[in-house]
Amino acid sequence: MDEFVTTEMHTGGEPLRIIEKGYPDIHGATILEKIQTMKKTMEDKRKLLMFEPRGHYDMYGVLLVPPDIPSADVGAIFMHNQGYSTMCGHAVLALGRYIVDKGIVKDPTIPETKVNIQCPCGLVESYVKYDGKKTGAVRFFSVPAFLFAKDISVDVPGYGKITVDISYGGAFYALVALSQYNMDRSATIQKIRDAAGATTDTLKKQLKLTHPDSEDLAFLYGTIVTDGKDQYSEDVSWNVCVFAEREVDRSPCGSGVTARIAQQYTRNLIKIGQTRTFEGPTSSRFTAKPVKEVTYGDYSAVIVEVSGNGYYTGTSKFTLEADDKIGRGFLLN
Ligand SMILES: O=C(O)[C@H]1NCC[C@@H]1O
Repeated sequence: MDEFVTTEMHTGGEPLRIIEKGYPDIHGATILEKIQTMKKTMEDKRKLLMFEPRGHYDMYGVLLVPPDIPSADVGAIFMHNQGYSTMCGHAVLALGRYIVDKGIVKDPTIPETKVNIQCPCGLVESYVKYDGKKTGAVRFFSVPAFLFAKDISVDVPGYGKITVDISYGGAFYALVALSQYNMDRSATIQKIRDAAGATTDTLKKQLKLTHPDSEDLAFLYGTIVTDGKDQYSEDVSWNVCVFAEREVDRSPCGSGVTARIAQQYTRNLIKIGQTRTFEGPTSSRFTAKPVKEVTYGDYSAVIVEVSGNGYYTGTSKFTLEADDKIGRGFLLN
């Protein structure tokens, strides 16, 4: 196995391992085809970098690949404890800085530099604060986000009947108020992880999702447990996103707050231009606002602008010895 070199960042506490060396060129004409190639032939590399002893249960990573949309500066393939995701807002908030700092975008402009990142769900336009020396906060415009279904009743084993909305913010999420599980903010992360995970598992068995562009984008990525404060106000709204194989997002979740704004906009709870602040389990915050109504397939959708900060935490070089069986990646949960 090759040597792997990474730059490590986090956004609101959520890790982002940016893989710079160790993967070959990925076969596929589109990002979604490249993901299929990785699923078939490169799972060992994902496990090596995401799982223990080099990662952990809640690890998150990204591989930059050549984009297939001409206006994109880079393509991004996101990975986690279960596989590959269609969108990652926290990664875009960190990657914006990384792409400018690495000189991948030539001639950066002050006070903001535009970076176009092709995500599996589509092109995400981001703007990186730049003062000529240092990069800072990043904002991005989501792909069209829409409320897929509302008030779905589901009987979750161990939790009873609850009502959920399904919303798309580059990935599909079930949105559930914490009170539906008879919990309040004193609930432990483990309890929230279990309840949200059981909800995702149950819904996956019962619900057929469709996406206007591709079947590869039509799957339930996770459940976001919220404080139920969906009506616009200047108050902070709290949520925890549990995605993939019950992985807990430390940040407020960029695609998740996009999905929440799409839900709120479609339910007439927020207007174009109104900004909300969302807080994740580490108390880190993103802001998000609906900026433009658009039509997307059969959906009335909205473009959402999300803002936040990513930070560098270091660089890593990883190796694997030929006779190391355990070191290929494992998870203890
Ligand atoms: O911010 C986000 O959108 C991502 N964070 C982890 C789960 C999502 O992909």
